[in-house]
Amino acid sequence: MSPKTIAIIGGLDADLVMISNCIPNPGGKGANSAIATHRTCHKKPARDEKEAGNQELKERKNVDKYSPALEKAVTDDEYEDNIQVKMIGAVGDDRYGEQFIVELNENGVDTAGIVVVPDTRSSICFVMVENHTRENRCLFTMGATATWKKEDFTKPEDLGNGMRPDLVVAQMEIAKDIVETMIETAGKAGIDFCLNAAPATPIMKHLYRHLTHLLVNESEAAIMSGRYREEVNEDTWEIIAQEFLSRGVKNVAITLGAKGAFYATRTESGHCPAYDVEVVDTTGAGDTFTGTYASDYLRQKALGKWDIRSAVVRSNKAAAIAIQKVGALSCFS
Ligand SMILES: OC[C@H]1O[C@H](O)[C@H](O)[C@@H]1O
Repeated sequence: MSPKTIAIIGGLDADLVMISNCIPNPGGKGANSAIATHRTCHKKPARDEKEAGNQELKERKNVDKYSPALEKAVTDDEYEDNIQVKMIGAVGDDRYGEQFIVELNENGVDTAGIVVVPDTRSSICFVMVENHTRENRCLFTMGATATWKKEDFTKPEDLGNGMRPDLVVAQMEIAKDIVETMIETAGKAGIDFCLNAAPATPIMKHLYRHLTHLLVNESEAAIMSGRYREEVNEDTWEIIAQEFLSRGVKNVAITLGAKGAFYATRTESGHCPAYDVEVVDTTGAGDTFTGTYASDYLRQKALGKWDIRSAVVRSNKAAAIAIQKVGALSCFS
């Protein structure tokens, strides 16, 4: 496989998880997706590789962040894809910012595209997990991420920190017009774009045709399709997915929590049930799904094929691992 690159452009938030001891954990949809992407297309990085260019890691020599759980969950084969995962984002010049660089580097993600913004705080997210359902809600304050401008993403190379990526993965934790600019730039350059519309805000209709993949949960599907949440159910998954396809999206996946996921392309659609596991914390499940789906897409594309159902099944498996521990990134440690 010739070298491929996936650029993840998204938020890096320090999560204050309230049901735990309130120890801030690195999170953010961008960072979570980037780590999931890397973990699902690479073996554990060699120690030397992990330490290269990362001084902080040398002080943490005895820490091994990797468990085989996710790897076992997402593949039955030995695998090592030639896919580089780049994180494009902004952090403040605070300890959270430093933590992000360390955490992402430890997990094999290229952090050269993360800007440390002087005199600015990293973005903070308060994650509330309901004890009974283990569903989560996020209260997000824009810090360094708010310094991004549309002008930062007008050229194809802007989407990959100086090089044209093969796939862009983005979420919506930044201003909508910036996400729209990224989509337009990628679309005009013929770069595959995977939008995980979370948290959802409707985008301009003419941009949907530039989306190779649209990944949404049921609430996000409601917002993006102009419906009430109650209108999204088993009877309407197909109708809503078809609406997105008719706007020009090539592949749609609607994640359904305990019900699994629904997928649709112009030629096929179907439902994949969820894995039956004990749910501890749903935070980061969507990001894990997104990262796994992204790596699977690029791996399959390199082999000249695309089977959306197998990508969704694999992503469901990875998400099932993610929800069995507290914290957005804890499934990776
Ligand atoms: O999707 C989960 C993530 O959303 C918010 O961005 C939090 O930072 C959390 O890590």
